[in-house]
Amino acid sequence: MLRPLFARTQMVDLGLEEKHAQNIFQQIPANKDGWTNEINITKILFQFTLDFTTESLFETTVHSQLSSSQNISAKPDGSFILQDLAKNFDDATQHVQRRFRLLDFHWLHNPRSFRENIKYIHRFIDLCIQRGMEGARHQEQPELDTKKKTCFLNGLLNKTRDAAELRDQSLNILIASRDTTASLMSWTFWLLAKHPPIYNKLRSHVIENFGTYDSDQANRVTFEALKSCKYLQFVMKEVLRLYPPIAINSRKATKDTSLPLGGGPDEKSPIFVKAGQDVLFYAHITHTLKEFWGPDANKFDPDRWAEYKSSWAYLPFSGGPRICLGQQFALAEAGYLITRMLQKFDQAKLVDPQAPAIHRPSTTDSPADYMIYFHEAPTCY
Ligand code: HEM
Repeated sequence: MLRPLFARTQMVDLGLEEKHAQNIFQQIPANKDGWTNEINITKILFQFTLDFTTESLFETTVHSQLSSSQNISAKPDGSFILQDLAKNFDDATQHVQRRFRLLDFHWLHNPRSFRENIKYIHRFIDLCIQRGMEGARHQEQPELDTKKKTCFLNGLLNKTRDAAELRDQSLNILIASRDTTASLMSWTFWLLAKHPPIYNKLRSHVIENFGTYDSDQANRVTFEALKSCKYLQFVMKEVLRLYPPIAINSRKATKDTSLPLGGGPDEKSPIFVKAGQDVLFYAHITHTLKEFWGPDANKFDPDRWAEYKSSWAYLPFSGGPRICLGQQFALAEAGYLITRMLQKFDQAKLVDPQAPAIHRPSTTDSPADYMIYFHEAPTCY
């Protein structure tokens, strides 16, 4: 049902993303010396993606970056303030992660707080759907405007009016899109701050391709231009290689079958998989195997992508029939924000540069909160 909605090449409304990017910049002003205060960038990026994703998918933003209100209320512009969605969403994903670990015994973990989180999230989704349906009733033409760049909910409403189906499909996209993209961006800034020469190199490509922040040329940062900025794409690919947001994935055999490798004493023979068996695969391990990536497999080196030939050793978006539908959406969203941040800030410094990567256990592999400073580029540069 979702696949046709992703068929348009340009689904991401970058104008809308700019609005939410400005909310980030408002939160992190520079001091007189050009440096910002220390910032919990992970938290900001997770709020940003929630705001942008909800508005992109449902035309309803939750203002988690700006609002301190805890209640749902209709605003004059028709948008909701539902700041607690972020907390409920984040808590729910922690519970889901615990349930994943229990596999067939997932039902053992079902605390009241989890059920409350779900209720809250359903309430939000149902409100979005209700608004979408009201909008649909006011449309004169039977078909909603699916040519608009961002109209997932409208697209869904064209396919079904079944409330449960609409809620499940809407939640499916929200879950698939939010934490994954936030993880990609969070790891990107962590790695860039750890590797100043790569930060500088990426920044010079950004300035060359899109101009400076002050030249007020946000509209130069188009979907096509982002795709053709090779070094930016290399950086994102390399981040996804070392820190794939979906680090572990699995499949269940529906019938007796075999995998081509993994059996026999040398593990080079086919291996039998019985119907009902789970097969787990670990992208973060495959992504750093020396046999595929060479002796420097663990090094953050975006330039390696200049030579790379596509293979099954790289699976951040999975592959085959269930490949991620939102890959282009994610790369455009992350590419846009990284570009705008690098236009504005010419340096980034971790508060604790020696700290190792600390992972936050959740449904995606994201970094635990880390603190960072940014330095605003002088206006003339
Ligand atoms: C960096 C960001 C992202 C990563 C790493 C990622 C990764 C993945 C992976 C690994 C899968 C396959 C899951 C499986 O094998 O069962 C998947 C599925 C999916 N993704 Fe993404 N994703 C990202 C962003 C997005 C975004 C932004 C959207 C939507 C706007 C999205 C929508 C979907 C959907 C709908 C599926 C299910 C496809 C199906 O079952 O046919 N993803 N994603």
